[in-house]
Amino acid sequence: MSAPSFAEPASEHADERWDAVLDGLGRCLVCLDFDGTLARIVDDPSQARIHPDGPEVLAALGARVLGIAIVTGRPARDVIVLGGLELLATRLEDSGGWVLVRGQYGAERWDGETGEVETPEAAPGLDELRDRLPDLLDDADAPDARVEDKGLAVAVHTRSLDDATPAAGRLAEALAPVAAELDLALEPGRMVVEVRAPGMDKGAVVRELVEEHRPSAVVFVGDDLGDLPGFAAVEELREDGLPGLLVCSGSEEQRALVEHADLVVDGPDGVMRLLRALADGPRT
Ligand SMILES: O=P(O)(O)OC[C@H]1O[C@H](O[C@H]2O[C@H](CO)[C@@H](O)[C@H](O)[C@H]2O)[C@H](O)[C@@H](O)[C@@H]1O
Repeated sequence: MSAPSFAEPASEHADERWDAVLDGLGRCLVCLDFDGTLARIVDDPSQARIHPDGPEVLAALGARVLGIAIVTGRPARDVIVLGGLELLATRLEDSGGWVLVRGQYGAERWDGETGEVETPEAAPGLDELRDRLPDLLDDADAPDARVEDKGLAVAVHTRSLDDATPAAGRLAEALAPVAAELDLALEPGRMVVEVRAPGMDKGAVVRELVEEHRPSAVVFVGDDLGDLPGFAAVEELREDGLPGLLVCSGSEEQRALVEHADLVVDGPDGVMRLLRALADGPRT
């Protein structure tokens, strides 16, 4: 078989990696980013929703694979609501499938079985960052940037500003030294700069999940810089012999994942087609 024709191959190994995933589909771990991957990008983060096809596609896929992990920069609770994941978990009960969330770049955990979110303590430096934020936004000439306080992180969004891209650059410059001073990490993304606790990323999540669930293959789908550690983890696992498929949810805004991807699809619409193709794959 070969990878579906609507997905643009970005690696010479795309077809063989697609086949390897299909061969081991029943024990495949599927790791999915949320914004820009399962949900279309919108100006106001609170208005993002899972793609209209998402609930059906994830229910079909979840019944065919080992499990689905939503690995996101969002707080776990937000993604559970925006993604309709409690309902998905219930739908998967009969088929023996499961869905879990690792929120805030892996710091938070939720699984559909317990329904509980585990959240660690926030990094101590965040309170001081919050106090200094209005001045920092002024310094970056972005006083109207949208602030999303996620408890464990503060994200500053520029998408609705007239100079969204340069403003994000100015904000990154203004926030970087303060983050370093407060022992916090800077996490740049699509028209957003976040400040959060260091020490966890999507790559660590992938490695933990593989250690815990022992899949026979892993798929990672993402669209933004925060997904690069997840891609790198799959590349390392492949070197250790675990089949892996990397899919970029393509956009004009962020091309950094393309050079690491096996397949590039057309944003969340393309992701839905690809996940549907996996769910419809041959039954072995
Ligand atoms: O890891 P993800 O699931 O992709 O989350 C990353 C960040 O996504 C959100 O911001 C992005 O989506 C917004 C809604 O479409 C958009 O307005 C913004 O420009 C994007 O950067 C979210 O608001 C952040 O908290 C996530 O960390």
